[in-house]
Amino acid sequence: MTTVLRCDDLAAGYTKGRPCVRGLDLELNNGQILAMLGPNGAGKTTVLLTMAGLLPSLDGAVEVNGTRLHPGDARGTSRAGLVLVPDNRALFTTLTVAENLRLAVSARRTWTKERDRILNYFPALGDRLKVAAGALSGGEQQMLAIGRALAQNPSVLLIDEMSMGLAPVIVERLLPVMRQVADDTDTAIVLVEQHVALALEVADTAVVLRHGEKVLEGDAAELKADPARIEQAYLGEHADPGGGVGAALPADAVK
Ligand SMILES: Nc1ncnc2c1ncn2[C@@H]1O[C@H](COP(=O)(O)OP(=O)(O)OP(=O)(O)O)[C@@H](O)[C@H]1O
Repeated sequence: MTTVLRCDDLAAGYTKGRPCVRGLDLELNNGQILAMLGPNGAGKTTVLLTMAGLLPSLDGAVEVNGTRLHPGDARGTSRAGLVLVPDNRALFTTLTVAENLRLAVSARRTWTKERDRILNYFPALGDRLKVAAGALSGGEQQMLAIGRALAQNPSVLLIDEMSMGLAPVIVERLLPVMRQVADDTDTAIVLVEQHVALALEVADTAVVLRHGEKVLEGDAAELKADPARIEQAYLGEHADPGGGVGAALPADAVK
């Protein structure tokens, strides 16, 4: 396995001199899934936006396939093979499903092959190709957003809150597809996810961020088997796990 994504001492945020994420080191191999967890406001989205070049880093470095990315260079970042699925999905809502996918396929002659490859992961989109993206259900929109990212054949795929606004049953169906994608294509995937237990089910490794710092890192299966460690990481050292676990964790958290 090769390291495809690396963050070294990354600082990120919105104001110079006031980073809201500090000292972040991450490493991810091809074909691996990293679950990035943490309470609201921990800095997860900020990290993804920074890695994707949509927010200039304040310090440190991000590398994709050994190439150091230029801070804030979204175009160069996507050329290096890193693609972000943002939490708002950013679809062209008045264009059809097929048109949204087609825009992401660079070589026209491979279009039908690429479309079929994506429909293989998301067969539900097959009947919806001529429907406007804005008329799809939330789950279908998420499938399309991920399908569009896959059409770019990324080395690294970042998915921010795939489950936002979706019923848990849909999330339960979508997350294993991401495992399949990682296994089939060797893509490295970073999943920012509030459904902690479901994310740990499909991930290889996990990190928990709190107040902009990595407070826990480990093997996903080991962390899933030890929910108290995750709860403690969400709550912090001085919290009383007996009293307030539910407060910091999302509803379905670690069961
Ligand atoms: N556009 C912005 N300008 C200034 N500060 C921001 C902006 N967006 C987020 N922040 C701040 O950055 C910090 C990290 O927020 P971020 O959205 O990255 O956290 P998160 O872990 O993704 O949270 P959530 O799970 O709620 O999405 C928070 O303190 C937040 O208030």
